[in-house]
Parts: sequence; structure tokens; C-alpha cells
Amino acid sequence: MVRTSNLKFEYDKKSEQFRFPDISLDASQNLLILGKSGIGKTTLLHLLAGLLPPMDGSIEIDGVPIHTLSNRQLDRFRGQNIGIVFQNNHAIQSLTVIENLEARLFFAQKTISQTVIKDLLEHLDISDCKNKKIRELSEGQLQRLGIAMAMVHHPQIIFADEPTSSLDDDNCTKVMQLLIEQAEMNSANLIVITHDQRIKPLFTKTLAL
Ligand SMILES: Nc1ncnc2c1ncn2[C@@H]1O[C@H](COP(=O)(O)OP(=O)(O)OP(=O)(O)O)[C@@H](O)[C@H]1O
Repeated sequence: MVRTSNLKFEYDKKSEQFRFPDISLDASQNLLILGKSGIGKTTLLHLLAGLLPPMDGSIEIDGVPIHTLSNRQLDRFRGQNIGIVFQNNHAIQSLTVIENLEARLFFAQKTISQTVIKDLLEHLDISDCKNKKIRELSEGQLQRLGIAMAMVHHPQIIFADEPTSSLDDDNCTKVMQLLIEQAEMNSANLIVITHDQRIKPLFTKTLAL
């Protein structure tokens, strides 16, 4: 469940002030946020994920008003409840795939059984890579690992920042199907920001900035 109200933000006094439309998502609902380059999509995602503090307004995730949390509380909340599929790979290069997932769980202070991790890797078609170092992965495998890292701790809400912009039509469909399926399996909200119009038909709820 995600609710925002009267969200405002500015990077500094000299830069423009962003005012974002209110968002209201019930449990398991997905949202596509569209808008031209520079309009503030990533900024909004960073506010919703608790990576930036709003200047004004409120953000509630599963009943928790995250705009009121201290940095320490926010770190803990984010680690446990939020998953982000980043545009670039955020895995630790010196670790293997499985070690990266275990590190993610350690930071989330969550214990997930080896069987569940195995199922996730199989579902994302990267179980053959589980003992490989990050530099040994192909681009496609890295992308699927990015999805696994965002999902492994069973977050309440999953954000994806331009997950398909550099993909051809086939891979665009595959990646979006994986994201939507995984969000459904976790009963999580999925919020995708993009300027890729190809994925619009996959969402019933959209927000144009
Ligand atoms: N750290 C920052 N400090 C100051 N200004 C910033 C910062 N990050 C982004 N901006 C500015 O805020 C505006 C919105 O940026 P943002 O990245 O949110 O847009 P976007 O819609 O996601 O763009 P794109 O589709 O190109 O990724 C831009 O004008 C950008 O230059």
C-alpha cells in the first residue's frame, strides 16, 4: 500500500521545485510512471524509496509514514521493505551471485531458506550462474540478477528505474513479465518509471508527470 500527499522537493534553493501528483496504490497494485526526460521521474522514485527526503508532503508505505522516520529507522525500513531494480548493476564484483544474494539478506536482516533462493534463481534462469563472479555474467544475466537482488528479501514494494530502455522488444517483454510475476508472487506493489511507451499496455494504472 502506497499513499503520497502534496509531495514537494528541490535539490537546492537555485534549482526548480518539483510538485508531484498524489499517488494511491492498494496492496499488490502496480503503477507505471511516465514522463519526458528531465521531468523528475527518478527524483520521484528516490523520494518514494526513501533515498531523498521530501521538502513537504507525506509518503506512507504499508501504513508507515516514512517521511517522519530518522535516517537510521529509514535505512532499516528500506533494507527490509523496499527492493530497487537499478539501471546499472549494483552487485559486489568480488562476490559470486549467491554471495551477493546472501549479502542482500544480511543487510535486510532477513532469513530466507536456501530452497526459496534456489527457486528464485531458477525462475529467473540464472541458477547455472549461482557460483559465478559478477564479471563472468552476460548483460542479460546481470539484469536478471538485478531483479533477484531487488526481490530476494521479499519487499513490500519494488521499484524499477527504466528497466527496459536499452532492450529489444523480445527482452523488453521478458524483463517486464519477470518483474510483474515476481511482484505478484510476493504480493508486492511494483512501481516502474520509464519513457518507454512499449510497456504501457502491461499496466492498468499509469501516472504521467
Ligand atoms: N542531484 C541533483 N542535483 C541537482 N539537480 C538534479 C540532481 N539530480 C537530478 N537533478 C535535476 O532534476 C531534474 C529531474 O531529474 P530526474 O533524473 O528526476 O529526471 P528524469 O525524468 O528521471 O529524467 P531521465 O528520463 O532523463 O532519466 C533534471 O533537470 C536534473 O538535472
